Amino acid sequence: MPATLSHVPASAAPAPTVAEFTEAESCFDIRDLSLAYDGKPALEALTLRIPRQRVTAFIGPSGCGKSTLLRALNRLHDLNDEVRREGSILLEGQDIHGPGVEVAELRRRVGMVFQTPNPFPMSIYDNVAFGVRLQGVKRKRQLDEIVEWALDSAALWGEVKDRLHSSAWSLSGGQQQRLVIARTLAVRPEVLLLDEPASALDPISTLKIEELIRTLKSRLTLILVTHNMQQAARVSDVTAFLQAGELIEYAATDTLFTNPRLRRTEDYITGRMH
Ligand SMILES: Nc1ncnc2c1ncn2[C@@H]1O[C@H](COP(=O)(O)OP(=O)(O)OP(=O)(O)O)[C@@H](O)[C@H]1O
Repeated sequence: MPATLSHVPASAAPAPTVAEFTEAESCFDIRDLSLAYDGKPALEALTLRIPRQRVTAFIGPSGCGKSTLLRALNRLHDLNDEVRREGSILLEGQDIHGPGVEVAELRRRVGMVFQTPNPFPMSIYDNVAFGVRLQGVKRKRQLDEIVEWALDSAALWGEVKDRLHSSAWSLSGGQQQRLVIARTLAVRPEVLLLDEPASALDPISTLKIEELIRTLKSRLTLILVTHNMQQAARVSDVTAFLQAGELIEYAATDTLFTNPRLRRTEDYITGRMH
């Protein structure tokens, strides 16, 4: 990351979103999305397309709306009566708030991993099998195959294959987070939303999660909220910089970190603004 980027203008013309993807390349198409909590705006008319089978990072100062945007993508705000939304979110061309959409199915397609690992109070095996059983899979051999596949996909199989029936809580924090990822993968999502998935983990576990994110993009779309600029630069292909609920700059990660268009972006990524 360069120390100074003095060529960056203090302000620039509007239309900051320069990462442009066609509908065919996009998984999510977010159109004019505004969201307010109890009348207080948290997102202001965001329009962006999120590319399929890439890692997109949402970065920005605390309170800028990163998690709010992430949660909107699988309708986690539905239970909050104080949330008001305008605009639309299309997933593979279909409005996620459309009449025919079942929220449970949307959340299967768009899985979510939170900051603190949250394995269920049951065995490693049962954690991974949980959602698959809910889908009606009962045959032991089929469940065994899915559990192995999901744990392997989450780079955890080798560490737990001899203790599948131990409590999930006997795992380290980093292992628990990979277990939660395995549990999410088991139901074959198309998108994985990751809300600061490594911020509670030690550096080695963090690197494992980052490596996993890079591996998984060959088969699904990943969207990552992170406060860690190095992490965003290491793992993401595209980065959206938000400030006070607005999308300020959206570009290929290499471009955004080495040649941002706006001084505000530069100030944030170089640590001059928190
Ligand atoms: N459940 C809620 N009820 C009311 N206001 C909320 C709620 N969740 C978030 N907010 C407000 O919405 C704004 C955006 O919050 P959000 O958590 O999305 O930001 P963020 O960028 O993810 O922050 P951080 O990096 O600190 O996690 C903030 O002003 C926050 O106080």
